[in-house]
Amino acid sequence: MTTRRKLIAGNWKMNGLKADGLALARGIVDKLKTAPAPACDLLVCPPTSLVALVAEAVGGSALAVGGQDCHAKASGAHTGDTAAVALADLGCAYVIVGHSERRTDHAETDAVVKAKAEAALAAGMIAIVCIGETLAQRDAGQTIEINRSQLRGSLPEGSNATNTVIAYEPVWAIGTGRVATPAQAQEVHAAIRAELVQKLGADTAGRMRILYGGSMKPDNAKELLALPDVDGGLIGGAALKVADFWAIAESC
Ligand SMILES: O=C(CO)COP(=O)(O)O
Repeated sequence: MTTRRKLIAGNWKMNGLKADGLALARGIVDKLKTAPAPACDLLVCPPTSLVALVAEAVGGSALAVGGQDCHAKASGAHTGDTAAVALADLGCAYVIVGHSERRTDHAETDAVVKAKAEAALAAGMIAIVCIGETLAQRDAGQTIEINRSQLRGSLPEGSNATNTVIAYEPVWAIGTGRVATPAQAQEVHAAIRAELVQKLGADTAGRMRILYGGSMKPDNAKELLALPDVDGGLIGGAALKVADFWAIAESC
């Protein structure tokens, strides 16, 4: 019997202007007020430009707000970057670090991701640490080793089941409509948990949440969320529609 409460997290990526962000946040808050509560925690991660607005709109509700990235340093000469403590100050409880789009677009290494996750923890937030293999790596039979090694390199010092969430996002499934099969997802999630046992011990590993991300939609969520080591979802495209996001939450 697992005691892990599932987390359904929307990663809005670089989408939306003020009106879109407000409508989406208010739409989810309305659902929380009017529909039976889903059996999971709910989180939205708007682009940095909308974090303050969304945090204000969800204030007092059960919908948490997170950032999509933070800098490893607490402050200083880093033009265009956002400090973890600044996100926390706006009302963020979580921050995503090491998303594959940042690893690719900004050449973020495991060491950078680890430092960012440590900054998130220092700011009192929960770090959502993303890992995942490319299609070429999967085809080469390297899936498990790549995920193990990214996890080892990216996990922050001081990590525990309360301050850290892992997100397994196979790069080939992100934004492609090509979702991992339940067997593929469970295999990697179980390997991630086994690696967490090595690093953090069985008790912490047994309580740490591991999310699946990559083309999770209302029509495939139930099957994925029922897997023994899948503790929620990190959702891109489907998180931009209230009805889809809510339907996924209801699948928990
Ligand atoms: O990258 C993702 C979430 O972080 C997944 O995106 P999609 O759900 O659009 O595939």
